[in-house]
Order: sequence, then C-alpha cells, then structure tokens
Amino acid sequence: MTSRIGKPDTQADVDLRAALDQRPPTNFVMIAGAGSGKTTSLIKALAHLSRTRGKELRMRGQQIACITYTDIAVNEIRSDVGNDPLCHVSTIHSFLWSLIHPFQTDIRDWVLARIDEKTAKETERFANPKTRKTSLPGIEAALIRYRQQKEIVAGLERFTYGTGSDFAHGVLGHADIVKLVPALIEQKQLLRDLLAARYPVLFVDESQDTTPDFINALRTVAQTVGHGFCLGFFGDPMQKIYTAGAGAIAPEEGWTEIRKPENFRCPQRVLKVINSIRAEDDGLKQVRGRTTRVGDQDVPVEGTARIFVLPADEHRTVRVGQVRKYLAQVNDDPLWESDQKDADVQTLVVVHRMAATRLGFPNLYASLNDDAPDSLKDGVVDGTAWPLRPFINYLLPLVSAVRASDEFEIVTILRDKGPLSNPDTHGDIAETLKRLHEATVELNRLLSNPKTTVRQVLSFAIVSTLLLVDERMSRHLAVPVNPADELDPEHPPMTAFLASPATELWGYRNYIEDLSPFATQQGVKGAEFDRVMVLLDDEEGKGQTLFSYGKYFGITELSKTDNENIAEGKDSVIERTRRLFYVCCSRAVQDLAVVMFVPNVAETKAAIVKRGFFRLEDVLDEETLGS
Ligand SMILES: Nc1ncnc2c1ncn2[C@@H]1O[C@H](COP(=O)(O)OP(=O)(O)OP(=O)(O)O)[C@@H](O)[C@H]1O
Repeated sequence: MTSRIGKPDTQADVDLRAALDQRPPTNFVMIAGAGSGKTTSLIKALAHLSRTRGKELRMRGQQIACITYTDIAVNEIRSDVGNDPLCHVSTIHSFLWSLIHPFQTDIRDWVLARIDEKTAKETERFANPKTRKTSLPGIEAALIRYRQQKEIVAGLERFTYGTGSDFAHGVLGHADIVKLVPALIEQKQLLRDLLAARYPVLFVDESQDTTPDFINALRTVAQTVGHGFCLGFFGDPMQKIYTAGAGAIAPEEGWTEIRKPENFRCPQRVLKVINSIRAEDDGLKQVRGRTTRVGDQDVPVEGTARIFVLPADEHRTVRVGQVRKYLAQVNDDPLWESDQKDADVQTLVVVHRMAATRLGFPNLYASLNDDAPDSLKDGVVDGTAWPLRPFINYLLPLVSAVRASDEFEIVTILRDKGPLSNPDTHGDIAETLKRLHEATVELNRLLSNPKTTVRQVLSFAIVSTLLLVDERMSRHLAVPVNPADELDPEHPPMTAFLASPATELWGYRNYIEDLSPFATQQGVKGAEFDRVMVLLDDEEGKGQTLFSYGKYFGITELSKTDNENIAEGKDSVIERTRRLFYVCCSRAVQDLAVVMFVPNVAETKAAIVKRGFFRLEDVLDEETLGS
C-alpha cells in the first residue's frame, strides 16, 4: 500500500483542518463510503495536528489518540505518520486497557461482580424446574468453578488482558474490556479527566463498528471535561460488520459533519458494482473512481469485475485454481496465479473454516472453534488461544530452525523460550545441549509425520524437558482425567485438539502469520488489494447464521426469525450480508472476482443477472472455465 499522507487535499480535508484549528476545536463526524479516503483524511489530520500543536502537546506530555480496528490498520496508520510518537495509535482493546490498567482495584471489583452475575444466572437455571436433568451436573460444576474463581480473584493483585477471558488466571478478554472500561468511564469523573488530560484529541476510525457503550462514554467525556477536548469519528454505516457496532454516529449540536462524495480506490467496473449494491441500502452513490496519470491527464481506470457461479461440489479448490488461471489469461495478468505476497491476490472467505480446509488444518480449527468456549474460540483467529501459544511462539519456530540447520537460532530459541531460559538449569552445559539437540531432532520428526497427534508432540516435548508444562495444559493431558476437570467446558474441545494431527499446526501457522493469501471478509476492513477474490459459499459457512449469500441473492428461503426481523424493521441477515458483500467488493484496486459455490447454478445465475450488479457478460459459469 502506498503512503496516504501525500495524497492531494479534498474539500473534506480543508473542512477538517478548519474544525481542528477552532479554539476550542470542534468535535466532528466524517461519514463517507468505501475508498473515499477517510483513513487518508485521518492521517492528514494527525499530521496537521502534529505540525500545528505538536510542540505544545509534547511540552505537556500529551498525545493524540487514534483508535482503529485491527492490528494491520494500526501498523499502517503508524507508518503513514512516520511513527510520530505524538500519535498514540492503537486498537480499541489495547487503548482501553492502557487507560484502565492502573485501576486494579476497580478491575477486581468489576470481575467479582461479573462472577456474581454468572453465579446468580446459573443458580436460577439450577432451581428452574424446566431445566433438563442432564444439564444439572454441568450447572453444579459451573457453580463450583465460579466459587473457586471468586476465591482466587478476591486475592489477585494484578490483572492482565488477553484475547479470551480467564478470570481465575487474572486474564480479562476482549469482550470484558469493552464492557468494563466504558462502564467505569461513565462512573468516574477522575477517569474522564485523566483520559482528556492525556489525550486532548481522540480520533476513532471505523466508528461504525465501535460499541454504542464506548461511543456514549466518549460523548460523556466530551460533555464533562470542560473545553479543549476534541473528539472525531470516521466511519461508514454501510461497512458495519459486527452486530455490536454502533452504525451511524449522530452528531450532537455544535459538532461538524463532513462528507466525502468520491471513491479514490476502485476502478470504474468495481465502482459500478458497489454503487449498485449500495443502491439497495442507503443509496449513497460515489463518484470519480481511481485514476491514473497518462501524459498530463488523469484517466479513469477501467478495471474488471466478474462473478463466477459454480457448483458446490468436492472440486471447489480445483475450480478456484481454474478461475485464477482464466483471469490470468483473459486479463493478460500472470500475477493472478501467483501466491507471492507482492502479487497482491487476496482471497476473502466468510469463515475461517473455509481457509482452514484449504490450508490443511480442518481438525485443529474445528476442535478449538466448534462448541468451544470463548476462552478458546476467540484466540483461534489470531493464534493467541492458550493451547496454541506454546506451538506458535516456541515449538514451531524451534523446528523451523532445526529444518534450516540454523544452530545459532536453535540455541537462541532454547535460551529465550526453552529450558535454557531457566536459571535452575545447572550441570554440564555441553551435555545438556547435546541432549536438547537430540530432542529437537525427534521433535522435528514428530512434527513432520502426519500420523502424530498434538498430544504426542506435547507429551514428548514435556518428557524431553524441551517444554515446561503449565498446570492448565497438564489437566487436559492427564490420563485418566480428574472427574472435576471433565466437566470443565474447555475439556471436550481440548480432547479433540490433542487428538488432531500435529502437522496441521503448520498450515495454521501460515494462516495466522499472514503467509497465506486468505483473509476473512470481516477482517479486511480498511485494507485494499490489487486483485480480490471473494469466495461465497454458504455450505462451508454453515455453523454461523449471521450471513447468507443464498438468502441475500434470494435463492435460499428465509427462516421464520429472518422474516420476523424484517417485519419488525430489525437488522436482518439480508442487510448484514449486503454490508459484508459491499466491504469485500470495495477492497479491489484493480480486479474483482466473486466466486460463488451453489447447489443450483442455473437458478443462481438467473437471480444474479436479474439483480444487475454485474454486466451480463461478467456473470460466468464453469463453461467459461472449460471444465
Ligand atoms: N485525495 C486523494 N487523492 C487521491 N487518492 C486518494 C485520496 N484520498 C485517498 N486516496 C486513495 O484512495 C484509497 C482509499 O483511501 P482510504 O483507505 O483512506 O479510504 P477509506 O475511506 O478509509 O476506505 P474504506 O472505508 O473503504 O476502508 C487509498 O489508496 C488512498 O491512497
């Protein structure tokens, strides 16, 4: 991605600077469609503030806060502002945590109250005569766990934050942080004053997906901290992907509303598609499209936008390959067939399972995702789930070093993360090294054999002292399992995880380290790619009910709940899927290829043609691919 900071000014940039130059500065909301340069305007605003107010803010030890959604977006914004230390760019979770972590007693009180809430809920379920008898032992076990958790938590001095919550280990998950901090901001003037004193300017990117609680807490800050605090939201209601998101942010009296009518990212063909998708929602129609300099003129880029309707059978992976081959030929662009990062081909999937199947970690994914509690599920997406951490951070890098015969790296990893980091490792160091070296060779052998299970790898790593087992893991590894642990909701998923083939960990590692050309449709907000392939496959996406392309295109029947939601004017599967589709298609800088796998090709094709998003000649099927 090219740097956004040097882009020419638009009227919106001029208006925004005027709002920021007011004394006190005016709060504002910037609302505009995909690719309109909202993030670009945000970056330019940061640079403007750094130029005009940097000295004063630095002298007072203050920073400009900028909150965005993903780590990728954080890194992009940071690098676009030249890593200016004046700008505190972070995800919402780490921002909220940085604010709250000095208030450890308040955190503990909040956690204890949450455990009480859960206890009350389960006690009520237990007492309810309608509760099934078979559920009672699970409820009893949960009540015992909560009691134990409460005892432990009452004595905890420090809490940290991780992806999934684990109160008994003092870990607050993402979901806890977004509830806890807005609640405390609303309650405590001290916290509001602290926030405004530390960050007199606060920008929220992707504001449509920020929770209403946090938005309201920020409104309260703006109302109660006196003058000087400046709040700015950048968002697009049509790009709201998360059900918990606020959508459109209504400006308050005195706030400035800034709009941007252009789209600078998409070529003409793609622009027509996204304008048609949006015509069925709020009707916002963008103008301009991406241009390229030819001689002394800016010429619109034409680009391509096609949809392939293909049978949902066991040949999906082959067909995706055929689509890429076709695009390489018809667009005269061999990069469509390349998996290299700089070819910039991005495949967008609805659920990670679709990538998991193609990249070879279906069992691992299913074990820690399907029917797993949030403490496991939430961290599967980014590799932070606790059972995966020893592999991602330590064992797999160690084996990679063994495979590369990189002795220096092997010793470095053993020293930083392995047994050599333990100051208690005494004795003959040469002998220890030799023994550990032999163990790493065996570890490599195990992690190369498709018949080895995750359990076997872990057991070997522990026995050979390569890995120090933590108490949480050993409870699940134990044979036989302690009956109390069997009722732990993490136990069934952990049993399935331990039985998964260990070689699947490699495919998984590629996935989370962004070495694969897959991303989820929800995860690409804010990003852009030259070549975008959107995979629509309701069958592979089953297990989630939020999105359905079949329902969106009118080929799958709506459920009773869908019809009720629509009748009540609530956000329904149709609107949610439309917004997701809009986000995906609007990522394309050059070519867009939508690949839809369906049980009934002819019917779907007819429905898509009728919808008119794509030109007739751009609605294709397997005949085009010559299969
Ligand atoms: N004023 C401009 N002139 C030319 N190109 C621009 C301008 N503003 C932005 N762009 C380019 O348009 C593309 C989209 O910009 P940006 O990512 O800031 O948009 P956005 O509104 O945040 O997008 P989205 O909401 O879809 O994530 C980028 O490639 C950016 O470099």
